Amino acid sequence: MASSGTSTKTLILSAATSAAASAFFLREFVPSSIQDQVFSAFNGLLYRLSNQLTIVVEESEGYTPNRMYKAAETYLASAVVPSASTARRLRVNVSYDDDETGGDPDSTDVRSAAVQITIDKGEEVVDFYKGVKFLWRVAIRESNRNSGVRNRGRFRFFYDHGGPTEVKYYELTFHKRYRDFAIKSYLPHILDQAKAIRDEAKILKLYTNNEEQMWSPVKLRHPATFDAVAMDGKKKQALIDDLSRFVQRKEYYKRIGKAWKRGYLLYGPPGTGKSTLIAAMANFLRFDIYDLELTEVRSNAVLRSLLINTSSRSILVIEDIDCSAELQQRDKEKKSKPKEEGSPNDDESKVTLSGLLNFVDGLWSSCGDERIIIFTTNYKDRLDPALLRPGRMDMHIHMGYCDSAGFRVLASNYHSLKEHPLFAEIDSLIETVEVTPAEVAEALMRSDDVEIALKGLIKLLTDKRREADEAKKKEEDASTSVKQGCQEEITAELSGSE
Ligand SMILES: Nc1ncnc2c1ncn2[C@@H]1O[C@H](COP(=O)(O)OP(=O)(O)OP(=O)(O)O)[C@@H](O)[C@H]1O
Ligand SMILES: [Mg+2]
Repeated sequence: MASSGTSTKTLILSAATSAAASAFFLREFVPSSIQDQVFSAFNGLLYRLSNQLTIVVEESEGYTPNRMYKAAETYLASAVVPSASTARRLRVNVSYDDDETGGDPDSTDVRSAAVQITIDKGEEVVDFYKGVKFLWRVAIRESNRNSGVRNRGRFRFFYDHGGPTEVKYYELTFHKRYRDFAIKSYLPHILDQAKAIRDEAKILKLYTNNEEQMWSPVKLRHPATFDAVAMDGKKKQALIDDLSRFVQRKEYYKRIGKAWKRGYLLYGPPGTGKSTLIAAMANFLRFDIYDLELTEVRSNAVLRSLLINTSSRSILVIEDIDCSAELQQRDKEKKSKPKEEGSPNDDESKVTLSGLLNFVDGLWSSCGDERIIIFTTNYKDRLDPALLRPGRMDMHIHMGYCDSAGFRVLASNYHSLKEHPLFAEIDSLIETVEVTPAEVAEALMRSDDVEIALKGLIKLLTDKRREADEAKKKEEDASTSVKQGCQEEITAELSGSE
């Protein structure tokens, strides 16, 4: 009796102590072929005697992959395993789909984000969430049916070979008292974290419409971030806040029955960072970009098909809409010209900007989530007022000439420079001339030597200042000579009439 009491106590004690010890025991003393069965039986016994609860997360349920399994895999690989000290065997995987090598098997140019470290079969890792301990164990069991789903990149394969197969699963063990907390808080936390990790690691794509009137993608490698964009600080913060609010408002857009989309108009002279800002927005949101060359689109039917074939969580960009004067002209013609009897129906063949916006409203309210549309122009005043009216573009953002705050951002980007004795001279010059951030960036990039680069910029600003002064003087001279001419004419007329 006493001895059975002692053995029960031992088992309870074992259950309460880390299961890592039992895993160690199994690895050392039990043949690997039956380790899983023994571990499960052992766990079952412990479970009955202990205060622990285990949730099983299998790779797939029938033919359907289990999102929770994929999320746990991503979460553990990125957030838990790399810092876990208990696991003794780790697996490493670099996928050809995700790497930066373009599929070249010999390349070693692999981003660290593409390296996935996971725990091996039978290993365990501990994760603490809000002070609660969660133990993860990866396991494999044999299934009688050799069928299921395999994901290969974007493709999903169903297979059914007959005969037994291996089914991967995780066991998540924690104290019984945290049952609700685990289901309602910890598991959703893993789904959210996995999404954020995947978004971060995702290689963005830039799509452009080609001659075949279809989208062709390339990897978007633009490194722009909001930190690196030189623009008014308040405007930048307002834009970041607007984007952050937008992506969190799924329920709001659903409730008000509107398409979950947001429109931005970026305007300003060439070289002020409109395209750079778009790349920064894409990088911030982890959205792909669809760069639509509207003048290449043959008909409204093609436009519709292109728009349908953009994915959710993407940015549709139409650059230089002032250059699409033809498109605006078409808009005006359509409004003014009554249709002639028997004339071909132009509505279906011609693409217009307002037509595009109507499509976008109609299409995106019925399909797809989280769409952003951005128009850029060098001349806002040349745009049809209908395009600018409220509801069409939610935010108008002016990208202007470089000021001293903008210069600081660029100096930090290009030379990691926060302060320098030459800054005072640059500050006083830059506020009095029209210089674009692109021109400043180019001057700063001319030399790796900070002194030479800054002096080059001072020369550029001084030249611009002189040119502006000369132009002003010429203008003044011209108006003085006109005034003098008028004066002489008046005097001559007066003396003639005397
Ligand atoms: N505001 C800015 N912040 C940081 N870099 C900038 C900025 N503006 C311009 N640059 C630099 O100048 C280059 C050209 O800028 P960008 O193409 O973004 O200008 P743009 O406004 O789109 O010009 P365009 O009207 O001709 O299309 C960028 O690659 C970037 O290096
Ligand atoms: Mg541009």
